[in-house]
Amino acid sequence: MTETPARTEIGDQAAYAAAVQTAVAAAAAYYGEGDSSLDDDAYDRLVRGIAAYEREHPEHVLPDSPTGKVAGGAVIGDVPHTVPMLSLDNVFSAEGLLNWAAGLERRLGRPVGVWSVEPKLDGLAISARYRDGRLVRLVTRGDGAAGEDVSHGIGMIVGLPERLAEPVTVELRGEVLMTRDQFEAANAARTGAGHPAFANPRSAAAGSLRARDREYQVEMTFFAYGALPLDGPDAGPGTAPDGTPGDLPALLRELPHSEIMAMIARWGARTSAATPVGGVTCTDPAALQEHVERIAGLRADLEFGIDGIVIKADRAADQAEAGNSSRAPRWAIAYKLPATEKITRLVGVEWNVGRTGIVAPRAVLEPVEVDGSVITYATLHNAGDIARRDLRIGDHVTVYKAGDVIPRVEAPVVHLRTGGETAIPIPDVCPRCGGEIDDSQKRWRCSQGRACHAIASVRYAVGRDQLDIEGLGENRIDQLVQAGLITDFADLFTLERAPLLELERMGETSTDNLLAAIEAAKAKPLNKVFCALGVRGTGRSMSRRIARHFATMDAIRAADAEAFQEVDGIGPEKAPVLVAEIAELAPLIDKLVAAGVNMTEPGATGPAERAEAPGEGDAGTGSDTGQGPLAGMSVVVTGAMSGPLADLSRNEMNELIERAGGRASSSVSARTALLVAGEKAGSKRAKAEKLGVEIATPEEFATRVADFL
Ligand SMILES: NC(=O)c1ccc[n+]([C@@H]2O[C@H](COP(=O)([O-])OP(=O)(O)OC[C@H]3O[C@@H](n4cnc5c(N)ncnc54)[C@H](O)[C@@H]3O)[C@@H](O)[C@H]2O)c1
Ligand SMILES: [Zn+2]
Repeated sequence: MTETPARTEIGDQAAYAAAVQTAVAAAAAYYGEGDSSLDDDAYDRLVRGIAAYEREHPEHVLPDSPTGKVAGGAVIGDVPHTVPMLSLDNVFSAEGLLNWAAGLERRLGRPVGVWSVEPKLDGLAISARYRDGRLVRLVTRGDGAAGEDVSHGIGMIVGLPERLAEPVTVELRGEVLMTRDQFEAANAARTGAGHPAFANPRSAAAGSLRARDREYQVEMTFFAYGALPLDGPDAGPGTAPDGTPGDLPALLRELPHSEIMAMIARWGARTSAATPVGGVTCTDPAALQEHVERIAGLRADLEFGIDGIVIKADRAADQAEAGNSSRAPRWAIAYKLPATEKITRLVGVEWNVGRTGIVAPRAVLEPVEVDGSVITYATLHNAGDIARRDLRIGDHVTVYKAGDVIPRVEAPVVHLRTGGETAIPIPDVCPRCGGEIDDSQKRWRCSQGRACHAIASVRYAVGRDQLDIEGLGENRIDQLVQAGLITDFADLFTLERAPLLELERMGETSTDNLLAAIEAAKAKPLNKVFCALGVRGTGRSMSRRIARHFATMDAIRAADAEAFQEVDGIGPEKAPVLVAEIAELAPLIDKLVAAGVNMTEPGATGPAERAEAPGEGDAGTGSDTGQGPLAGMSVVVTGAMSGPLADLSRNEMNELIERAGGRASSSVSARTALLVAGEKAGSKRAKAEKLGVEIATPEEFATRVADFL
């Protein structure tokens, strides 16, 4: 998060005029049917570009410009608001937040007594008008001065009761949104009725709220974030609710925001208090950031979207004195969080088979950065899901990711279709073993079940780069597995002649040739045997490196994650995965050992021998490359160093890398083994992520090269 977020560069007046037109059209779609062609990041970049151009060329400002207007000036309404429904100004960092708080206190000439912190719900603003406790009218925000009547939505919105617990006359303001479940249900109903899917929960809420006649039912959710006297700011007494002391309009003018929120909840309307991120108050602006981070940390687990955190001066007097600009209140600010949703293209679909035979599709995307990481793959649940959402190759799709959740494709952006999109190929046989697919359930399975894995893993093990056993073609392997003669490739080494001869198409000669080829494979070097195990992430060359480093299978099995990291190209993320997988393969390896398969690498000395004979190339000095924790690794450094490395210049970092046995390089490529990425790492980090290069923080890296610091 930076204080000056990216913006679209606008070079001249013509480009400016075009940008204004694009933004107005996008905002009209966004606040209207919800079907904008831009994702929020792209829209915000464009508007920031427009604003920057206008600062340079005030004489070119067009009246249509979205800057400084509620809803970008793109919507109008015919139901006037008694008090304008405004937008919020933004900050993007801890520093920005503190500056804003300090600015507000300067304006007031005193500290803000109490701050409230609450989630910024990602839906659309609504005014809900209650008279004597009955919900009588729903109005959208519109241009802030007047909105559109959407009272037909009454009854479809959870959290917005048709009758409150008290007979109050009041206007509730809040956000209407769809939870993840409501979104899925709405899309199922909508596509079921033959309409294109909504692209995301926000547009689904916007589109559903405005649609009058709909042949299917949808449900939405309301969260209140404020209350006003219904009959305007100067409404007198006479609307006092039973059970609430005094006169309600006066109370709403005098009570702090946090108490008004508690009162709304008591009346029975939903507030964020019903969620894990309910509003809190604090008195010290320095504590605000902690609350911001707490809410941001819970974001991925919420069942609804938030796009930021709203910080407000809690006290009515502070709010009244600070007042509003034409677009936003001065007593509140939105701390924006990075977008969790982007629009990108679906370039392909891969079908993978899990260990138990589940056949599942995976979307291949045009790489896109979402919430701080570059995404190229996303889950697509199953074939039925693809059909239901009518996804096509070449579609623009909305992709969602937050925190550690697995990225997923939400929906196609149907109005961006060009006609060149093509159907997603659906496999008719198992993509791993070629067996039949059992499609009787939602989740497809290979009819071979776990044998699918056996067939595929034996095929891999006897391949040319592994055990290279001639005479074991795919059909032969299938036959052996089907006949129950083998369940894994270790069983090959104990095959007997008689049962083989009973198999179809197995004569004496081919049987003897096969047995001889299998016998010969027992003498393969460790690197081939290890490669045959099919441990994830260990292809030919990695298997060679592991075998050379450890020299024996025993040493490999005894190695912990730390020991694995001494192997060129194995980092702190991969090492524990390797250890776990090798442990899981213990029964298979035991079988291989028992069958007499070679378990040593010719010519290699293991770590134990090296430790006993430290004479040649003592790692402690690390003077010659090829020794030390970074042996043979090409390492790139980017961003600001921190922790124990904070004071090192780039040059000193490079020297450190070389002392530890590595090669320092300035650009990330497929050959890069490690990227040390500090704060403010930019394009190098993105590139490394795209290439799957291992990334370490300065602190992690310092631990790794501690002996050389
Ligand atoms: N994709 C597009 O084409 C497109 C077009 C226009 C706008 N947008 C998006 O909409 C944003 C601007 O929209 P905006 O002007 O509605 O402002 P906003 O959504 O950034 O902030 C103001 C709104 O926040 C809402 N809100 C949520 N929680 C709140 C809380 N706790 N307290 C007070 N208000 C709360 C209210 O509805 C309020 O009107 C842009 O940043 C952009 O990302 C996207
Ligand atoms: Zn299969």
